[in-house]
Amino acid sequence: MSRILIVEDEPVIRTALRRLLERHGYQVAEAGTVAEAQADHDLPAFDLVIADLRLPGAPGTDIIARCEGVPVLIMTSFGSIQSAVDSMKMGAADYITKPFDHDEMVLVVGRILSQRRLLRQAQALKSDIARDYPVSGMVGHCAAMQEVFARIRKVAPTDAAVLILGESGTGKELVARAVHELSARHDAPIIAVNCAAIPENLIESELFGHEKGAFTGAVAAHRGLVEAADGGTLFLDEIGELPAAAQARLLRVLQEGEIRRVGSAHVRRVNIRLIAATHRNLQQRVAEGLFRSDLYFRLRVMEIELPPLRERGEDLEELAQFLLTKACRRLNRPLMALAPEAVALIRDYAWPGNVRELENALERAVILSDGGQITPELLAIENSPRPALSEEPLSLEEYFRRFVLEHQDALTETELARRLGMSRKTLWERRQRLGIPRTKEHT
Ligand SMILES: Nc1ncnc2c1ncn2[C@@H]1O[C@H](COP(=O)(O)OP(=O)(O)OP(=O)(O)O)[C@@H](O)[C@H]1O
Repeated sequence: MSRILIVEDEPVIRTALRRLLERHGYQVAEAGTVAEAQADHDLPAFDLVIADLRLPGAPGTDIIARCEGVPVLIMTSFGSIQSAVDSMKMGAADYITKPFDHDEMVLVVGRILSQRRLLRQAQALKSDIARDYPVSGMVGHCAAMQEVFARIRKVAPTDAAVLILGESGTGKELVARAVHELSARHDAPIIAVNCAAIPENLIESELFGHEKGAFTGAVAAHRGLVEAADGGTLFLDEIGELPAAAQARLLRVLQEGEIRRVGSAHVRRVNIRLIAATHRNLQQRVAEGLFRSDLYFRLRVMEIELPPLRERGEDLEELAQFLLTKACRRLNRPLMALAPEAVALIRDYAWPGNVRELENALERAVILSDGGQITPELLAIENSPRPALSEEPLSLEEYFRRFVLEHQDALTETELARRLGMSRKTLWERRQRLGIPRTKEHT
């Protein structure tokens, strides 16, 4: 619902205008002067400000500079063309002469608000393009990816919170953007925030905003990213990293639709859809007391789990070809093909960094390539499968244990030793020391 502030000193006109706008579904606030508007309201939080030009104290146009881009509609007195022109020069979105016709006012307000929506959309689109996210370009035919697509389609039209799970680089942000694109909110912005990338002491004010003087260095009030996503979608990547205080504020946003800036006693209403993602086991973080269980239960209503790349079977080759074409286009190189040995290598490798790692390997190969083919050497990946990386870096022993347990049924002992870069004797000795006996006899 769009929020409009009326700044008008004549109570009769103010009330009439308020009723008119409320009848058309707008949420309306009032002030009698520019000073009052500034003291009592958070101007950038409105979608439109309608101000009378002639007010006690400062003129209505003085509010334009304080609105941080929120459009201002100026009401001028009948016949005063010069003041209308001056208002436009000062940055007003439009002007309307008093006494105004009700239909005309509703029309002008509707037009300014739809222009604002378009502008926000364009800004969101611009940042999308900058990040190069092909929202609808998701490759995936395997059963697990088909299940992912089915869930995206099912959950998108609802307003339910979504939790996306998957190893790093599996496409979690891409899924979040697809959910937003297929939702009723698609013409409002999606604001993507990586919780792990913001220092812990800044995250609350980045997300929820702060008031002037809320902490040292807070020289001006600041609107947080949650408010910026109002009407649209907030995508919190790596939500498992959110500190406890921010978790509590976020819960309030989800439960009550309310937000309180850091250092403020004032509560604002916000309407966001939350999509969260993590590569961590959130349930375990709840058990460890690091993540609030009530927030976890709200988030997990709808889960979408992305399979790691090594479990996507035939998709791997198609995805590699798709990403190769994308890299060639981006780098302005003629289209290239994958040599059969490169395809075999890609299939054999465990891709701990998933799609992003594959994308990077292909991009590097395109840059290095002189011909029209990507050979295994250009991919510069080890041609032995590896266990996936876990959250913590693996110790050598743990690496060894996982590798053996994962591959011992498929490989002979000789092959296993060769891939681990050791002799059969060393493999046997290490098995004994770590207590990983052989499951069956291999030659
Ligand atoms: N199914 C897919 N089809 C095509 N491209 C994909 C697919 N999945 C991921 N990608 C590409 O892989 C890259 C990584 O995807 P994305 O950033 O969505 O992963 P992520 O899981 O959010 O990563 P992280 O956990 O590191 O935040 C992006 O460039 C994305 O376009």
